[in-house]
This record gives sequence, structure tokens and C-alpha cells, in this order.
Amino acid sequence: MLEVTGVSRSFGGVYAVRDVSLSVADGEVCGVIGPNGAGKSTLFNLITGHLAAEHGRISFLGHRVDRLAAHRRARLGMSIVFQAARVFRGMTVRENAMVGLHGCTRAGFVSAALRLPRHRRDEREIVAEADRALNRVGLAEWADQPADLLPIGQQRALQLARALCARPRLLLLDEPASGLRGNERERLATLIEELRASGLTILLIEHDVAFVTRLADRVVVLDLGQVIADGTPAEVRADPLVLAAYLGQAS
Ligand SMILES: Nc1ncnc2c1ncn2[C@@H]1O[C@H](COP(=O)(O)OP(=O)(O)OP(=O)(O)O)[C@@H](O)[C@H]1O
Repeated sequence: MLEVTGVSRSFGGVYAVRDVSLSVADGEVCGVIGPNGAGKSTLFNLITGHLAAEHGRISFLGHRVDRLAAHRRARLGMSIVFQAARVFRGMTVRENAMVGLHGCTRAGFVSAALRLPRHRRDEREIVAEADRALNRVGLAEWADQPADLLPIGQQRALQLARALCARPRLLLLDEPASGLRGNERERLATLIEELRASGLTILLIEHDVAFVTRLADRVVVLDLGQVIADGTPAEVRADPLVLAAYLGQAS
């Protein structure tokens, strides 16, 4: 589904990501881990289109996308949950989820402003889709509540619902477990497992190694901008290069 081949990106002459290749198969959860500064966020932004690659190619569902703007990649079926994303205050949980769909409807600004019939129909479809997504992440009963009243774990679930509204083929998650406590982390992991069981393909970039190795079918390990291991969670956990990279970080 996703094929990243020999992608590089530097800042001020120093490579943050260098000649990185990885692939994500349909239905798979692929995790990307690595110590601080390994290049995880840079790689994420190269895949989503929020940063341009200097070298290499990225293909998604057979289309070459590395020259496409982020919104065009999104339209092809990539949905993103950013690490720093917040819920919109002053909006309900349902309205927050609906934001994920407004870019995908046919009704333009003019018909929205004039409340033309097509806009009203689209709006009904959006509400139904948002409710389906909220149901999927276990937030249906919160739909009419102000989103900023949700505990942080459920705000993260809401961000997932917003991404699901666009009916993605590939869900890209940037450090979804950051800032969550034990039981919130557990609930998020269960939710990701459920999404995977429903057939969604997921690329998960994460600091928390235990979180990734529990969820991922395959784990890619970055260090100093390069792939140092790519295999099953058990394989990468036992890899001497991976152990050395993390030990280097701890010392
Ligand atoms: N916009 C930028 N300008 C300059 N340097 C950058 C920029 N973005 C990243 N870097 C550098 O690239 C390297 C990789 O950073 P990146 O944030 O991708 O790593 P990371 O694995 O996500 O780290 P962390 O886990 O600490 O978030 C670092 O040395 C960082 O300082």
C-alpha cells in the first residue's frame, strides 16, 4: 500500500533522514521507532507531504505521491493524526469529528453559505459519517458534549474519529500514546487493535517501544536518520544494533 524508497531530507547540510526505505502492506500495522532525534518525525512529515523529500520516491496505492501536496495525498486515502493535534474548543465532540469530512464533500463554500439543497444533503451525510466514526472509537454517547471536557485519552480517540471520517485506506499516527497514562494507553492500544481488525492499514510512529511492539506486525527502527532494523517485534527487540542504539541513548 505504501512504498518509501531511498528517501532523504537534510536540514542545514545535516541529514535528518537518509536513504530510508520501508513498505507497508495492506492490512498491516507497521511501527517506526527510534531514539530521540532518530528522524521519526521528519520521516512522518515526508510521508504525509508536510515536508518535501530531497531524494527518493514515495508511492501510495500505486500512485507516485512524493511531489503531491499533503491535501492531495489525503484525498487519495491517507489520514493523519498529528502528535500536537488538539480538539477544537467551543465545539462539540460530533462537530470536531465532522471537521475531518468537510474537505471531502462536494458542497462548496457558496452552496454552504446559501444553504442550497445539495449542501443540506451533504451536511446530513457528514453528521451520519461523524456519528459512525464516533461509534467506532467508543465516543457515541459524548457526541453532543463540548470536546474540551473530554479526558485526554478520549481526546486522542476523537482525533482518531476525525481521521476515520475521511474513510482512509492508510492511517498515519504520530506518537499517539504521548502524554497518556497507563490505563489511557491501554485503551488506545485496544482501539488501534480494533481498527486493525476492521481491516485498516496503520503506520505508527512512536517513542514508546513497548506500545509499538505490542501493536505492530512489523517494526522499522531508525537511528541517526537511517534504518538500522526492519522485522517482527521479536526480531528487532533482539537485534544488537537496536539494543546499542537505545543503550547509547540511555548513557
Ligand atoms: N525543521 C528542522 N530544522 C532543522 N533541523 C531539524 C528540523 N527538523 C528536524 N531536525 C533535525 O533532524 C534530526 C531528526 O529529528 P526528528 O524530529 O525527525 O527526530 P525524531 O526521531 O522525531 O526525534 P524525537 O523522538 O526526539 O521527536 C534532529 O537532529 C533534528 O534536530
